[in-house]
Amino acid sequence: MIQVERAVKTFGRKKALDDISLNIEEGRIIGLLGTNGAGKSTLLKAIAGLHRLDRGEIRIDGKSPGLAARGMLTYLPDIDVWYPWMKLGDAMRYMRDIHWDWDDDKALHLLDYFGLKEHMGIREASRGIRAKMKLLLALSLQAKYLLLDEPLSGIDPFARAQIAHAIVDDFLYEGQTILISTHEIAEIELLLDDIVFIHEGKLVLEGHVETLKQIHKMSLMDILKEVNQHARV
Ligand SMILES: Nc1ncnc2c1ncn2[C@@H]1O[C@H](COP(=O)(O)OP(=O)(O)OP(=O)(O)O)[C@@H](O)[C@H]1O
Repeated sequence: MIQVERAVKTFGRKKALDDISLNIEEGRIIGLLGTNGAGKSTLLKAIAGLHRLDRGEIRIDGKSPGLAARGMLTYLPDIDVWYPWMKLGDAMRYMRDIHWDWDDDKALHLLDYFGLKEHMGIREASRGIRAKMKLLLALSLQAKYLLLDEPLSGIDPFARAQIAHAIVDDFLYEGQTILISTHEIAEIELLLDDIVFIHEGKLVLEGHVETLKQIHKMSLMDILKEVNQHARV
């Protein structure tokens, strides 16, 4: 389980995380939602051990983020930091060399599924193709917790839903947990077990998607629009 307790992270005078507490249960697919600048990436980075909190605590199966939790987590950043000078095949071999949990069969399956080729250069690839390359590299690891920061961004709308479904239906390991930040709510809504909605660093809504829809008697998108409007007042 990932436990976030009273997390505060500031950049200058900006509170990117403002006293956020939440628990992420194992085997769930959780949508991390919110408007631009809400704090989604900051939260993912803090869980991945790339940001140190000013206050509060994060525990991943009882361990602190960073070295202690390495191996349990895969973090896919929203920007390209994936070895741009390499060919995709080189990056795959490099990942296999440095990660004990690299899964060759899965990597080849994803290569085929995404229509990618090992000889493709990462730097030369279009944004959407690079997004698929990043996903291939991240999903080929068997880490228990997958933190995906806007993985569908840049991928054309025709492929987005298909890829989102593939991530969950075909490429997830039993019991794997995904925390996925996205603005493409419509495309991934059906995949999500739970949502966490943050606004200006504060947690404003969390819960099980189906339960929220039953309680509010409206679509997830309409619930989020309403919550967002209230949060802005
Ligand atoms: N390294 C940084 N230095 C200064 N400010 C930062 C830094 N990282 C994030 N911020 C600020 O913290 C706030 C939250 O940013 P964050 O990137 O977490 O939002 P987000 O929800 O991921 O946004 P988006 O949907 O636009 O990607 C923003 O106001 C942002 O400008």
